[in-house]
Amino acid sequence: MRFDEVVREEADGYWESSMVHPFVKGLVQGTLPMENFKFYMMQDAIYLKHYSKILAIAASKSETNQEMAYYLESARSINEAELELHRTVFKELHIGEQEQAELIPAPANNNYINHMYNAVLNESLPVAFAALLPCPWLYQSIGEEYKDEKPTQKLYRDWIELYSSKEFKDQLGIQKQMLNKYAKEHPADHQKMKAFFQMSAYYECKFWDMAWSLENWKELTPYELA
Ligand SMILES: Cc1ncc(CN)c(N)n1
Repeated sequence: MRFDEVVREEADGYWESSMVHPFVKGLVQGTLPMENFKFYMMQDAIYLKHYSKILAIAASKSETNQEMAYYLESARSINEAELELHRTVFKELHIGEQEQAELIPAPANNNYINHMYNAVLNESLPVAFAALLPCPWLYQSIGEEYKDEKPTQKLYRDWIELYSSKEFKDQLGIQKQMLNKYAKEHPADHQKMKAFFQMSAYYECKFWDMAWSLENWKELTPYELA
């Protein structure tokens, strides 16, 4: 089996959990309350802003021109293509710049962002790359799985369209090849690459939970004193 197939198979549980998550199901079937979608998109804009910055850090650590070109282009395309959807949603939902600027990351988002900064700042580039990969890969899987769903809410249809697009699929093909190249050239990094990929796949599941429960920093689980 190729390295990308191995890491993906090991993450089967997380993939399945995301695929049937009530947030994802609600989005593709059109039953998701707009409040949850708005919350998700606002949190996601924070996430993608940091994801883009992390790609720029990866570019600065690159050893080859090809690597550097990849990271810089990815950072640019997240900012211009993917975040364009978010800007459209914010306009539609009348979310102003002030509201966006004041928002802080919810706990699950914060954990995921910190995990990726840790990977790019403290680990090798192959490990950081593995940590960054579930993000496009999982969403491409969801887009592929639900591409024929046509929720009546246009914003939800746009979301499915973005992640089931040919460009997204082609880009993922390049990313899998890069993962396999890193794995071939850095056998000593295999365990960590797998572990960081799994952690990110876990955080992807937590991101859906966060948007489904409108997670915040105030409410803790109310355990009773024995
Ligand atoms: C949390 C998260 N993960 C993945 C994606 C897809 N790039 C996203 N927009 N947001």
